[in-house]
Amino acid sequence: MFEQMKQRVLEANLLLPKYGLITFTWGNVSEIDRERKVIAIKPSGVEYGAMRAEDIVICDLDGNVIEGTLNPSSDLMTHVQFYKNFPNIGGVVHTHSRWATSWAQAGKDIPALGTTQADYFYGDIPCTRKMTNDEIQGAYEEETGKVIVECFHERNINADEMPGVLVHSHGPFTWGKDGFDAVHNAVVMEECAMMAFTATQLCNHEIEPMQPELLDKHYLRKHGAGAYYGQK
Ligand SMILES: O=C(CO)[C@@H](O)[C@H](O)COP(=O)(O)O
Repeated sequence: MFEQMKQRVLEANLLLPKYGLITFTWGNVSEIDRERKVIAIKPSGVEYGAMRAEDIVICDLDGNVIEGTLNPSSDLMTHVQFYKNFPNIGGVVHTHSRWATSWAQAGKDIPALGTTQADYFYGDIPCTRKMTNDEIQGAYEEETGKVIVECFHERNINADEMPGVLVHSHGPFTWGKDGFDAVHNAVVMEECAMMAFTATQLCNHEIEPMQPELLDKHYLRKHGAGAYYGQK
């Protein structure tokens, strides 16, 4: 019943090691089928080299397992929060990719310093606040998703124009039209994280923000940015 969806999500997950975004099992990709009201997500703790389509776990929109013999990713409830609050997204990625995670550990937004970032993220990539001890001790993954949604609401950031976030002291999450688009945004974020760090170092931390005209969303549409990188 969900074979094609499981195959897609397997292939999207296998792009994480392909693009060097993960070490061991430190990451996960999911997709949602809003018509069938199900989420397909990577199984928890499974090595990517051993992962098979039948290992992909199917859950309902509240995170209850519908089909699968393995446990869903430990980040499932964070993915669920994204799908519930960002109605236009079709796929979510979480990694511990080293450059983006370094900015998350520093608690800093990744500044928009060039068109590489502006082509996909309409500005600085936000880092959330630190989570409270109660949030950490509670339903951590669900609370993580709520902190991200709170960050976007409080900072008036449109998730359709900013397909990524850093969770303070944790790491990056990205999203997109589907799992493949979300993986593409995860790769772009990691590249931008490295370039922003390097550019800032080159300028002895006195770097100027990029020209706002280059951040104008119409620029994105003129230069092919936001192109669809998923599978048709
Ligand atoms: O962030 C974390 C753990 O801190 C998780 O994302 C793991 O890195 C991957 O967990 P699974 O998806 O294998 O459950």
